[in-house]
Amino acid sequence: MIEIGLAGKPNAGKSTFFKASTMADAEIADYPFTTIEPNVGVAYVRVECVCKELEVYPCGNCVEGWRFIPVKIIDVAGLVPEAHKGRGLGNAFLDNLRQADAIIHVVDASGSTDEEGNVIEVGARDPVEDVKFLEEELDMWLFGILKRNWDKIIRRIRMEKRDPAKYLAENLAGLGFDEITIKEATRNVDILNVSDEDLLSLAKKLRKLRFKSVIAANKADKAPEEFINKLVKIGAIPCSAYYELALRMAAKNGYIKYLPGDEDFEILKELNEKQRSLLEKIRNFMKRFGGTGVQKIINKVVFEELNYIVVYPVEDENKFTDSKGNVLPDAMLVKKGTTARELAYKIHTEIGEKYIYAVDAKKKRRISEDYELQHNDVIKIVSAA
Ligand SMILES: Nc1nc2c(ncn2[C@@H]2O[C@H](COP(=O)(O)OP(=O)(O)OP(=O)(O)O)[C@@H](O)[C@H]2O)c(=O)[nH]1
Repeated sequence: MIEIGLAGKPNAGKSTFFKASTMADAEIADYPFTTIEPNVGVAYVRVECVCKELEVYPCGNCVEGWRFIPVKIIDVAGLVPEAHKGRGLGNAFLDNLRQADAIIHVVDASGSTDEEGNVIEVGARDPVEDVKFLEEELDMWLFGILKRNWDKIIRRIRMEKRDPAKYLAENLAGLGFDEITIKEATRNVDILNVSDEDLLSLAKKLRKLRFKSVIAANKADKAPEEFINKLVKIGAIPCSAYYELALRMAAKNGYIKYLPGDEDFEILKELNEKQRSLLEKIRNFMKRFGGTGVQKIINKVVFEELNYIVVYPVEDENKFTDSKGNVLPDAMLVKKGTTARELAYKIHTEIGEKYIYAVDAKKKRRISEDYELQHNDVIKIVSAA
């Protein structure tokens, strides 16, 4: 499953974002509060289910035409300045990120927390500084790792006459680097002759390639417009994790009808004055930003930063079902560029090994094993398994 790390300084709203994004209604997930470990939970990307296009709506596996597909969310320990030197929970913070495919950087867009996370008055801290600060911490962390191991790595490359990029990739595999990334980052770098300055710039390149990230301009509900605009300019998405959490709780308790990612909600029950006034504020926020922003952020990470698409494996290419008659039983997230054969392996190693051919169920046509899957493809794999 895709793993997304939530990073940010203390008090930026990570825990609120985590709670909001992992709190799912019975309609969406099999069980509510899909928390795996205290800081690991399941959130969902939201996509239009292909069942409408195939005229088999409702398929029984989507909610009103929306598919919610699980991704893992890791609430990473709060980041404080100089985490790379082990300050605060620095090591835990950086270790948590090793396993993440991408990062959601939760920033306090209201500027009401200082660099250590202490509460200050709204607008007193420029949130763009926080964006730079996370990047710098990551750079220094990677730089530290490179620097500590560099001499040894160089000696080995020389002694064993190894391919430098390949050897480096093997050494950095624990941080999630692969050879392609290392090759790209070290293009035009003479690995055997680098200064500290070169190492730092290599660390920066590695960070950019390895840690795809989306900035969540959180607390947008009380943020000065100027800060929101500044953050949007550098690609951030305004959000209110607090409002999303309130909506999900209200929906769970039957007060409103709301699906994560909706741009509005419907009131179902009598509300008291306090509830009505909060929901009124939330509605105004949603009108202004097209929702609370939380779902948009998760979708952006998966589809724009990590370049995933959705495909639907089926066993019956005419009814779009599995062997038990379930219509479109699975929606799978796969990387753009995944081939039909690779999909077979992803479904099951044995299905991949004993692959015979694949069928595009929409066009009822055989496809070659190296056909690159497209978003919303419905695929039947025929295998001797
Ligand atoms: N107005 C507003 N407040 C928020 C929002 N998100 C979080 N908060 C508040 O900000 C404070 C900090 O939120 P947390 O979610 O605990 O922050 P955190 O980043 O997890 O903090 P640490 O656990 O210390 O790392 C709490 O009082 C939240 O209620 C938001 O979207 N809008």
